[in-house]
Amino acid sequence: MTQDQLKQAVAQAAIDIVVPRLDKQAIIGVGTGSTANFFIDLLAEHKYDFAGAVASSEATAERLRGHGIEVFDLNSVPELEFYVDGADECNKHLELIKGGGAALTREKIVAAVAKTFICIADESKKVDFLGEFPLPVEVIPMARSYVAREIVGLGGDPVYRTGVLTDNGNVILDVHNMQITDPRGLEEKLNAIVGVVCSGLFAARPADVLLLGTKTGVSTIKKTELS
Ligand SMILES: O=C(CO)[C@H](O)[C@H](O)COP(=O)(O)O
Repeated sequence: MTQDQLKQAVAQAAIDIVVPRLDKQAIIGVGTGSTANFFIDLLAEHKYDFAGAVASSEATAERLRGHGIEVFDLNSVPELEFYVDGADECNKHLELIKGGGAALTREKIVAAVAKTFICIADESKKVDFLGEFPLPVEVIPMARSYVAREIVGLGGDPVYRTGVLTDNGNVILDVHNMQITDPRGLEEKLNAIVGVVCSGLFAARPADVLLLGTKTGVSTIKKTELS
């Protein structure tokens, strides 16, 4: 199977979990990236079965609207049953690195609100230790150099993602060469740096369910089943 076929398979597996649990009032949180796009395209086939979606990026909002799915402001939504999104890396504790598409802050906000965060990923994303994929950190533009120096102090090599502004008008530093043995601790340290808006580490709020596309099928890993 190609990587796209694996992404399509996990997107379908997420549809199979989510759609039977939706009612006409339901609003669903939707992530950003190529795997999330497969999910959006499949979700569109069920658009009359639920009220609409909260998008984690302008790109996702545009794709949802293109399918005729209503996009809601998160502030007008009291609760979200599900958030479905991809990841750049995931470990066995369902902790993630996200933000390859620069949408990490809105993704983390929507994930925080959702009761169940379903992560959909092909098997190339599964790692023993997070950090081979450069960790994205969203930063207020004027704090870029200061934050970069602080990150060097934590042992990382930050690289400014030139030409990229997030949907929130901020810049991204991609942190290379960190083998992240304590994701939660590092997330806390990064959050404490003045000028950091958000890091792409999802450890304080990991996924609840990981649907991992493998050559032999989609495997389902639930956080509640982990020791
Ligand atoms: O975090 C993200 C965007 O900010 C994406 O979920 C992540 O980059 C994975 O993308 P893809 O599904 O295209 O591999």
